Amino acid sequence: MKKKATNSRKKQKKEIELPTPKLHKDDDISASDIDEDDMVVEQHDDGVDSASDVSSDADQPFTDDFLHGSDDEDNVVDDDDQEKGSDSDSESDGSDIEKKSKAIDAKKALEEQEAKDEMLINIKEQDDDFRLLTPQQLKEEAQGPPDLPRLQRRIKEIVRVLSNFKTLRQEGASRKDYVNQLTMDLSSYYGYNDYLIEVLVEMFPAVELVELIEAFEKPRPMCLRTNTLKARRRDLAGILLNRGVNLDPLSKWSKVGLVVYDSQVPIGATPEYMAGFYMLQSASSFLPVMALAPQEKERVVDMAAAPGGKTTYVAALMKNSGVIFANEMKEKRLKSLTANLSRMGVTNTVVCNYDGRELPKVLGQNSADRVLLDAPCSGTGVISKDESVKTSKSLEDIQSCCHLQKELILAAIDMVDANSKSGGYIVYSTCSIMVAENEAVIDYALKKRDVKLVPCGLDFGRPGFTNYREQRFHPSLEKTRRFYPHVHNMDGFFVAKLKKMSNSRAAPAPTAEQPEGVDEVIEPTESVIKKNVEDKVVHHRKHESTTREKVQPNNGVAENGKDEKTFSGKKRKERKRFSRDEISKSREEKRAALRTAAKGKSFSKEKKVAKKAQTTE
Ligand SMILES: C[S@@+](CC[C@H](N)C(=O)[O-])C[C@H]1O[C@@H](n2cnc3c(N)ncnc32)[C@H](O)[C@@H]1O
Repeated sequence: MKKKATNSRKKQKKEIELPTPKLHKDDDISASDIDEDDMVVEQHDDGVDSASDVSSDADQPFTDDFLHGSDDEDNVVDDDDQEKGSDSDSESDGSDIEKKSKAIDAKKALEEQEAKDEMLINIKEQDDDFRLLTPQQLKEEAQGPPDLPRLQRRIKEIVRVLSNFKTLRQEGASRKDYVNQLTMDLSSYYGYNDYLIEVLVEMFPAVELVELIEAFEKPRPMCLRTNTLKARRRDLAGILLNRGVNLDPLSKWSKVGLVVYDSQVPIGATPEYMAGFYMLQSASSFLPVMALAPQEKERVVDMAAAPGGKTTYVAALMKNSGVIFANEMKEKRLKSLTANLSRMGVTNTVVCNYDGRELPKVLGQNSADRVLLDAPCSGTGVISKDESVKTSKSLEDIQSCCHLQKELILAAIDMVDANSKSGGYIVYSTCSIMVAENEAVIDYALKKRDVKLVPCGLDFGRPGFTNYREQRFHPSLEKTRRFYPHVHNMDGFFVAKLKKMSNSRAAPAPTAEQPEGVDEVIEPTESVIKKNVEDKVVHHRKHESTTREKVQPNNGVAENGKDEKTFSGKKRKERKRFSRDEISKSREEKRAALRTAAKGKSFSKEKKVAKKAQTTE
């Protein structure tokens, strides 16, 4: 019988009789066992048996609170359902969970509204006669150290004016004057380089931009994903609650996620962590795997896998059946990948160490049911985790990222079998918010291969851009999803799901000219050094890769894998583009030259004939 979902967490602690995992006496695990970067733990296989005890303990009497309910992976939306735009995930939520979520949402909305109202009152109370600085004042200001409270006030004032420009504008000042001042102030106050702040200013309206930048200043909630190969969420939640971890279900869209508010124990060093009951994982990184919706017994490729957050989720959804090829180009990162696979009890995965662009040659074209490309990117969506992105990214960085991403996505498509009975899908994701790394890459793939965009099966997230400044993307780009910290309280993220329509490598119908800014790339098979790579697949073991070194001159690869400038350092000769006029002029010249040549020929022919005639005579 179901109880009401109003039990407090404290009450749950009392009521829940929780199984504790059996731990080996050597399982005196300390935080020092953990590789902090990837939350990797050296393998503690002892935990595996005890874990299966917990997961098989189906009859344990738990209270019927928000943690109750099936942890079955029915959150995975069937591809057919996705095509119809249905949402089996949210439909299958219990009504008690839904009520609670709604109440939380309503409370949150109320608090947000109150905060907004308060901000508006504060702004209104400020001087209504805000005036932009004169060039002289700006010069003087630039000579002193930055006056942060003043900058903050001015940012608020400019945002206020821009939100009601007609009424509040200063006479003679244009919108551009305000935007320019705002750009400068945001850059000084929050410490962004000119390039990045200008891109952000172009992407978002002023009010939203400030919300986004403010959200980047705060950490996102810590989340964990229950490893359903070993545990059930409600069991895990109970154990952790008893250890003094204050947590809640992540959200209605996930049946395996938990959000951690605070903890009396290091959450990456609990016995349950060591035993592989869960993965510490940002909420956003659940999404591409949910979109991929891998099915049991399939053949799946994870092209850029380390440290394995998504691979281990894929394996759990596949219930360790079928096969996953988990590829990682950076040899150093293989350690974290294999350690996580072992800790989480993943047994259906082959680890490989290639440049992802080589994979179609290694694993075979049209050989996979699904491919996940969680692409190396600029990391502009995860500024709250890595502040250095604010100052380290340049136009060149973004260009090199998107160049590599375009090569990788074609390789991803080439590996998928369009005739797969259960699949035929490619999911592309990045933790970047740049259009060049997201919509432009997908638009490029749509032009180069016979693929179409399908819904991601996620019932939230903003639609991707179909128009961005002068760029026009395929209208179906609205099926892609963007996630933002200020809107969704998760890292900035992008997810797209493609269905391969045929195994032909040709593009479908010829489309309009490549939009500006979308550069041509040589396709993977041509751009990647051809080499005998057959013997390079490894199963959970370290190994040498010579090919990669030759392919990757690599200018400053970041350890975190977010800013990999990995495509060949050799600059390809850029093809000069000619205007229509130039082309027709050159054609005209060619024709004229041919005519002259033809005339000359016939003239000399005539001469020859005449000469011959003379001789004959
Ligand atoms: C965003 S991270 C992947 C995170 C991973 N999917 C997870 O969920 O744990 C991108 C990864 O791509 C790897 N990488 C960079 N260039 C690559 C390439 N050309 N081929 C394959 N992997 C590459 C990086 O080393 C990095 O580990």
